[in-house]
Amino acid sequence: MVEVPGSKSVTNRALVLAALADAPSYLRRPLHSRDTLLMANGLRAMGVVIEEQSSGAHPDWYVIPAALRGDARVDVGNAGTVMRFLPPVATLAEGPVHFDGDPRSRQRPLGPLIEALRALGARVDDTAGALPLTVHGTGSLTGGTVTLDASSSSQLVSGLLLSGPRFNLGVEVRHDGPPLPSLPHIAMTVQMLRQAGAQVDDVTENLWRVSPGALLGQDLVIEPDLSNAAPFLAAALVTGGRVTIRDWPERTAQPGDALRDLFGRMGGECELREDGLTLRGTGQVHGIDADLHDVGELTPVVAAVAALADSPSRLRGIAHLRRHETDRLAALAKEINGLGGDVTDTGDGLVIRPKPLHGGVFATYDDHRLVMAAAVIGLVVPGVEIENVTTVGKTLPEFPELWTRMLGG
Ligand SMILES: O=C(O)C1=C[C@@H](OP(=O)(O)O)[C@@H](O)[C@H](O)C1
Ligand SMILES: C=C(OP(=O)(O)O)C(=O)O
Repeated sequence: MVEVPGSKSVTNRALVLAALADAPSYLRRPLHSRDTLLMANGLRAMGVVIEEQSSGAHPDWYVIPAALRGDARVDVGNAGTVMRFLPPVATLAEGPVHFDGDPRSRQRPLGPLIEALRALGARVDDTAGALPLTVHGTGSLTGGTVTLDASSSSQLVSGLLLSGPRFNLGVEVRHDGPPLPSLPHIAMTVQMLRQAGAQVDDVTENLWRVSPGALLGQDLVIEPDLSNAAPFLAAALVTGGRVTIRDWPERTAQPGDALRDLFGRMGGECELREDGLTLRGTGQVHGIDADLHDVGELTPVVAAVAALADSPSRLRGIAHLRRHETDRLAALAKEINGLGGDVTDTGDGLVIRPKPLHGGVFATYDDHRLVMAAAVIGLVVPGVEIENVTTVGKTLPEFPELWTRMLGG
């Protein structure tokens, strides 16, 4: 039985919604990791009070909203959620809010959000459409209608929607461009906004309307992070073992729920029961042809399993992963090939032809999900060394302990 801590995506949305609410909120079992502490600290820098209410590795948070203020500095680290969700919040602060982060954060897509905020009435000083930037908050934002191309990241849309209820006119966001990735994450945004009392119209494809209005203080239990469950489920699949992920939700907007189907097609047997999701490896690991456009963050671990399969795989629809924590397509191809694999980066995804692998150092490029992918390969291939394991702390600091415990160590 593995207890995976709370979802990064749910925790960081819950923090933003709680900060913008008109009464305090309790967040139960939130994720405490680099990305969520950066979010909490960014909101604290703008005046929000976030208190720890219990002990342990993932204490509850009590969030007390406040009139948001500058002059503030927000370190976004390399957290996509922080760099896309907080600039819209900063338009509601009184005074300037400066944003910057890790060198990689300056290369990640932000331009369409900056332009959108300007179109909605904000003053933003940016650096060629990217970080570092300063939002000159005035305590309120006009809001209204805006069109942007968010094909580089769904978070550009989620960021505008999350603060939308607090804009004077609300917000109407239209996506115009190639297909949006990670649609379940936008559905998660809409669902959590509604749960917080916001009125959201999402009936038309690529169009969202959030009405102006107050957000409620809430008492929220954060679901386990299903994407972070991926390496544990993969471990059972590639070793012919068995693992249960505790408290797997019956219904969820998290993309990680797709693992039941993906790993089922790759040879695992999944059973969802009240106590959690159990995956039983059958001893067989099959290749897969899968469009991961909606669930891109699952790619590294799925690719690791695919490298150990009995037939080739094609992972498609994931060109946008080039601008994630690292260029994930290039990194996966290089590192798996470095162990003797045969992976081709197709531009739109990966073709993985399984070959006998050998040991070696697996570089992780400051990408938590590459650590997880390497750990899965290392279960089957002797002598795989993972470079900089601690980078997994972006979303799961206790990964090494959970992994060792699962293996009975
Ligand atoms: O909104 C979110 O919580 C996320 C959206 C996705 O981003 P992209 O749309 O940039 O892929 C996903 O990959 C990321 O891990 C989390
Ligand atoms: C893409 C990811 O993170 P971020 O929120 O920084 O975009 C991820 O966690 O796989």
